[in-house]
Amino acid sequence: MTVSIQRFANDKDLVAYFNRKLRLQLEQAIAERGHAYLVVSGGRTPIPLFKTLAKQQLAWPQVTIVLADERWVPPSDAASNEKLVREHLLQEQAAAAKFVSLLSAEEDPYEAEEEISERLAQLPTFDAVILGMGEDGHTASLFPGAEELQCGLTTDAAALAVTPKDAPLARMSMSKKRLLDSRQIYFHLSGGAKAAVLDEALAEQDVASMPVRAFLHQQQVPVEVLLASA
Ligand SMILES: O=C(O)[C@H](O)[C@@H](O)[C@H](O)[C@H](O)COP(=O)(O)O
Repeated sequence: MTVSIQRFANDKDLVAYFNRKLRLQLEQAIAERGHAYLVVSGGRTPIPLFKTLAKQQLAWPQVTIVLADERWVPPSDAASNEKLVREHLLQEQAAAAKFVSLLSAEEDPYEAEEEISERLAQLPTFDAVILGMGEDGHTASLFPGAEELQCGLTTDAAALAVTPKDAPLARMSMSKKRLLDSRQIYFHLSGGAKAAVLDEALAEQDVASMPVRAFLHQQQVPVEVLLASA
């Protein structure tokens, strides 16, 4: 399956295109199956998309939003992806959407793996998974060099705890298997540095050095990369 790459002059144009596409896809899922399941990522890139999506007229009570990964901090912490989603996506029209948190009461994310995996295992095939990519080639919280990387790429469980070597905070991440249980995967990338990392990720196959390749080089789910130069 080939990866389709759409290039945009800037993130504003990208968001306009992506917003239309996602809205149609969510509407179609609701029409066909009664409910839509959308996986989003944290980080800085998705904020303008979240703000635009939040304004859309959609049957939001029939949409469930889940995070691809979460930093293991309270949802009030500035580093929390849940906080980001609550402040920018679950607003305006989209305030009516359902949200599935990747957090639990456990202090240690390793103690919470089973609970979060069970929570995620109850969700059906996702309609769309939106991933970001770090300049080290990580995606979700599947980080190069992390002790748990191999497990994240091979486990049947839906989630796992990860301690990145070179990034702050322990995380909870969906596994490769759970992320690929989707009808469509998107990468939302913004800025020149990401374009160079993408080229490198597409050029070779080694997943351990760039885990994002596990999603770019696979035959199971269509991938569309949306890339803004600025
Ligand atoms: O919690 C997170 O950090 C993520 O979900 C992560 O995988 C993110 O998507 C990339 O690191 C890109 O982040 P930026 O959008 O900030 O570049």
